[in-house]
Amino acid sequence: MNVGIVGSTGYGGVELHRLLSNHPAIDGCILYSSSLKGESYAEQYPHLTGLTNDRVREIQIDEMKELDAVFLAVPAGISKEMTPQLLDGKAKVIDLSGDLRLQDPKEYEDWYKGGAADPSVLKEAVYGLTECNQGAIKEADLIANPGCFPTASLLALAPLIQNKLIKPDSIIIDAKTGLSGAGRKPSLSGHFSETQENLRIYKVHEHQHTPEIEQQLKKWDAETGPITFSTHLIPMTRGIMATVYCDLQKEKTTGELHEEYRRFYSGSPFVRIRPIGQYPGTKEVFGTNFCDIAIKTDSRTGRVTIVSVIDNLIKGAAGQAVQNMNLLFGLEETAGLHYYPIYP
Ligand SMILES: NC(=O)C1=CN([C@@H]2O[C@H](COP(=O)(O)OP(=O)(O)OC[C@H]3O[C@@H](n4cnc5c(N)ncnc54)[C@H](OP(=O)(O)O)[C@@H]3O)[C@@H](O)[C@H]2O)C=CC1
Ligand SMILES: CC(=O)N[C@@H](CCC(=O)OP(=O)(O)O)C(=O)O
Repeated sequence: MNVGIVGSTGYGGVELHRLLSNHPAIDGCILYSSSLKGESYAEQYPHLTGLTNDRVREIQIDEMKELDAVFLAVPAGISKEMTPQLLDGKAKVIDLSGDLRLQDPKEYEDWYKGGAADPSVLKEAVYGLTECNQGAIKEADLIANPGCFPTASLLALAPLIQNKLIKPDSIIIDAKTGLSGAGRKPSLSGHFSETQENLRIYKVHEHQHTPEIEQQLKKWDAETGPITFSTHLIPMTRGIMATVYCDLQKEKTTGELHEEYRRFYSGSPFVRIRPIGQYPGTKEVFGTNFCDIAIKTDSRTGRVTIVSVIDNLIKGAAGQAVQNMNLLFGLEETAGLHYYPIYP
């Protein structure tokens, strides 16, 4: 297969390049960039010195249309313009941005503060939460790859909400992220002096991933009420931890819910349900496509706490995009993603 990466010099793009270069089904991976042309990729990212395809190309829609797949690793606002042109051709499109995830254009306009994609494009976009939408992903031409926080949060909630085990208006998600979630472009809020030895909450009640999480939860249980969703910046490079709290419909033991999670994810090679009493840290999924989950009920409050960790750049972006590509092309779901974390 021959594939292309648009936005190849960003953090999502560089992880896609690294993963696709080690993928058994990929013959060629073309690196497109809006800011560089003809330059050496290794000058941008010396850690990838030696990878065969080293030259960055100018974006060429007509050429991209003839590839098998194109990954759009660009900021929100760009792919909604590029996708309709690409869909004319042969290539399947996997969009890593938030442009095509919200089915209701009004929701996009409210939360992303820009015009939504054309409704016909939105209609074609399949939400790529791989573990929970395999049938539709296999048939798709266009994938809206989920956001990083929605991936960690929805995988934590799916077994409970799909089995109606929790009160659907009681969900609180308290999430923490490393700085690479904000991309490569420098900003004041990502400055070393502002972030080191510091902990901040941001986008309080305004995070653009709120409607994305609610949209999926409502598909699973139409009764789902608005969620409370908080995001915090942690002075580390990679990783997301989503700690989720909700009220149980009926009393359940940790053992019962743990068994439910194990059953639910028994066919999912990248979701690891931790043994009872063991709670995952972000370092235990670093550089991998795993989502590690732990669960515990609290008989005092009638609530349950779920902890879910991912690497935002892998399972939260490039890794899940490759996992979706594998399904689109009938490949082994795990192809090119056989990584365990570096530890410590
Ligand atoms: N970082 C993360 O953890 C996650 C990111 N995402 C999403 O994935 C996408 C990429 O994120 P990330 O790689 O972190 O972001 P970066 O800011 O690191 O990279 C984005 C890249 O997009 C390209 N780009 C910027 N402006 C334009 C433009 N006007 N036209 C065409 N290309 C442009 C640039 O690459 P070039 O100069 O080569 O064109 C830039 O490096 C975003 O939509 C992001 O929200 C999703 C999940 C997690
Ligand atoms: C640390 C940080 O700023 N993280 C970003 C991650 C979101 C993201 O990647 O945006 P998409 O919706 O386009 O996927 C944020 O919280 O907005």
